[in-house]
Formats: sequence, structure tokens, C-alpha cells
Amino acid sequence: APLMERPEWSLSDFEIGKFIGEGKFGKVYLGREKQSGYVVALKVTYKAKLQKYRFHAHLRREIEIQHGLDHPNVLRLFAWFHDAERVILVLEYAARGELYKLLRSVSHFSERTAATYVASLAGALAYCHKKQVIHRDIKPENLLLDIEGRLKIADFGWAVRSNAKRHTLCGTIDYLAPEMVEKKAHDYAVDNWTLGILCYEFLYGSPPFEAAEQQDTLMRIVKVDLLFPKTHDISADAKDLICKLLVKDSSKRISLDDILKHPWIVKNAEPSG
Ligand SMILES: Nc1ncnc(NCCc2cnc(NC(=O)Nc3cccc(C(F)(F)F)c3)s2)c1Br
Repeated sequence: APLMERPEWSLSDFEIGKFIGEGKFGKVYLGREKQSGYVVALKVTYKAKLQKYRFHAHLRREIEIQHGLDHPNVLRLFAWFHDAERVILVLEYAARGELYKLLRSVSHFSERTAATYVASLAGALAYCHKKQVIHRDIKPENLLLDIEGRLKIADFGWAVRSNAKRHTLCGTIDYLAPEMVEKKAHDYAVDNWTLGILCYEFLYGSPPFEAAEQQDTLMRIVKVDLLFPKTHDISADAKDLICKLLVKDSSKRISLDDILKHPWIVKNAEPSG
């Protein structure tokens, strides 16, 4: 049966290939399903590392969320299974790996590349939000690239299905929206803020509110202390979009749909996304 249908998988159904990445709580390997020859990514998490997690509930929620999502820019999570000591996720394989490694290797992206990724993210997040899913942990580490270089949002390990306001503080601090830093109620608009952080980071190579101490980063976030250093002369359109996303009042941030109509995106993003 194809990947999606098999009721119970086990590691013996797969040939384990090379190490391809290190994720939250575990390592990721290339895998090939023996019967179909289908190539996947296998994320192996040791249960010992998950004590404080009620990982069954966590994974069940992640699977449910992922099963409900079918979008070209969302990484598929086909199934999960576990043995005595490990939990294994069977994932779509993104052959060009982690976007942040590409970003570090080229130091910063061109405006066309950055705009293409921002457009893909806006499309994927608009789709997720219509499905009442907030990812909440969008950061370069959770963005992957498939064989064609197309962006894939991964790791819905922190995602929630939500039509109410959320209060859980999660995610890497550079990407936290002010309302999360101030522990106010937050909603979908946190992903819009994060998109602004990412757009800046794609163009400059580091996030806008980075500081030596975590406390300083949090202060810069709540002040929206946004600077465009002269090191890179980015276009006025790019600055305009970033300023429309990094707005303290979450209700005033440009919507995901309007991002796709913004001049910077229209002029620079590749249609294939
Ligand atoms: N080239 C590649 N191609 C495909 N994937 C790659 N890396 C894996 C990306 C992921 C996708 N989804 C994930 N989800 C989770 O990790 N969930 C998660 C997280 C914490 C705890 C738990 C739990 F086990 F405790 F529930 C579950 S990681 C790479 Br590199």
C-alpha cells in the first residue's frame, strides 16, 4: 500500500540512508521504503529525550494538523511509529535541505530569491490560517528546500489548531512577536510578524532585533527598534513591506493576501514559488 495508507509501519520497512539533519529532539536520516522504493526523510527521536513530553498526544496533534494540510509549500508528514526506545516520523524528503544552511553559505539572498521565498511562505501561511492552523515557530531552521529549490514549511511540532487566542510562549526569541514577548494573547498575526523577521533576515543575513543579550533582543522587539543598515542597500519596496509586517499592533500588520499583491513581491517573486 502507498505511504499514506499502511496502518502500522516499522523500521524494518525502510532502508536507512545517510544522516541528513539534526532536528528538535532527534536526528534525521534519508530512508527508502523497501516495497515502493519511495524515498523519505526519517526523523528518529529517542523516547528518553521526550520524558516531559506526552509525545503520543503531541505527535497525534502534529499528525492531525499535517494530515489536514496539502500545500506545495508545506512538508508532508506521512506517518509515525515507535519501538521500545524510539519514535520515528516518516516525512517528505526535501532534497536541498535546510534553507538556513543555504542562507549562511551565501550570507544573504538576492531580492528576487528573498521575494520568492516570502511569497511561498505567505501562500503557505494563508492556506494554514484558512485551515485554522497557526505554525508559531516559523524560522529558517524549519524551512526546507525540495529538489527544485521550492520552499517547504516543516516541523509543525509547535503548531496548534486555533480559532481562539493563544497564550503559550514558544519559538526562538528572535522571531517572537511583541504580543508573545509581553505574554499577551496572540493569534494568527504572529506568523505575519515572523514573516517580516524572515524577510529582513533573507536580505541582511541576520534577524533585525538581534542583540548580544536575550534581554536586549526582547527590548528591541517590543520597541520595534528596526534599523536598515547601510551595509546592504535594499530597495525601498523591500523596506516598505518589512515596515508593514513589523508593526507592533498585530491588527495593523499587512495581511498574507495583501503581501502577495505588494509591489516588491509582484516585481521580484518567481511565479513558480
Ligand atoms: N532534508 C530534510 N527533508 C525532510 N525533513 C528534514 N528534517 C525534518 C524536518 C521535520 C519535519 N517535521 C518535524 N516534526 C517534528 O520534529 N515533530 C516533533 C518535534 C518535537 C517532538 C516531537 C514528538 F515526538 F515529541 F512529538 C515531534 S521535523 C530534512 Br533535514
